[in-house]
Amino acid sequence: MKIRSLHNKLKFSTFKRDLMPRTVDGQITMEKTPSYFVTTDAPKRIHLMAKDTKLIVVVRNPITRAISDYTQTLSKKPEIPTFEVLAFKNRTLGLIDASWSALRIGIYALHLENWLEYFPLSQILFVSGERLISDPAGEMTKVQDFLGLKRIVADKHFYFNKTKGFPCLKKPEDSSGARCLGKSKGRTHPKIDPDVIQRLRKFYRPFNIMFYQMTGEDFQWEQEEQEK
Ligand SMILES: Nc1ncnc2c1ncn2[C@@H]1O[C@H](COP(=O)(O)OS(=O)(=O)O)[C@@H](OP(=O)(O)O)[C@H]1O
Repeated sequence: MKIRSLHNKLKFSTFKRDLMPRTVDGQITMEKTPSYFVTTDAPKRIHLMAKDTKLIVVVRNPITRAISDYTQTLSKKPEIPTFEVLAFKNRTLGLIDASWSALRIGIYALHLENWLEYFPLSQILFVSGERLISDPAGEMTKVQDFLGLKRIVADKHFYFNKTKGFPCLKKPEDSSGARCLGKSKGRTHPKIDPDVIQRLRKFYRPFNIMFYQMTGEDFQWEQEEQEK
């Protein structure tokens, strides 16, 4: 089975089947655009294009996700305000700014509701971002099963790279080196005020619980004592 990949190549306004690469029997075309999950029109349009599309969403603790998102923006625009400033509409009152995209994206239940109007849950796989780091092969098994692929990627293909602090792919027999994700993945996050983390835990808790109920899976974000 060959997988043809199309990485963020389609402008959403022109999302059409004829812009996808041609596949023959035994091939799957994949398209990766994280923002589709939070784009209001995406489910409707993708459903119109191909209602049997399988959807894979990697979700991680929304607080860590927000800090990761902020870290990425900070690397491009070092002059932006602190995370703590951006997170609140009114910090004295503890009023979270849910319209800040770094926080809004993590309200997974809200976005999923929109997708479930068009796609059954059986067509959506939620991959745990935490387990993708602690047990990449385990998560890849779920992905392969979900896509109806033979289980090829397994434990033996990964090793933990101490320098990177993340799992990487071992050197394939026909290639020159091991393969870690690039420098922009796995950045060190700034230390965030613990009170702000606490406030965010309270903010996300009901949405996380709603998300567990909708997906039938407990991602254990309530149990995590500390954010990275
Ligand atoms: N194996 C491996 N190596 C490196 N990084 C890993 C890996 N597995 C998961 N992650 C986590 O992926 C996070 C970056 O992915 P993104 O979703 O931000 O990527 S993207 O920009 O949307 O394409 C990145 O987030 P940050 O730690 O905030 O950089 C990582 O935590």
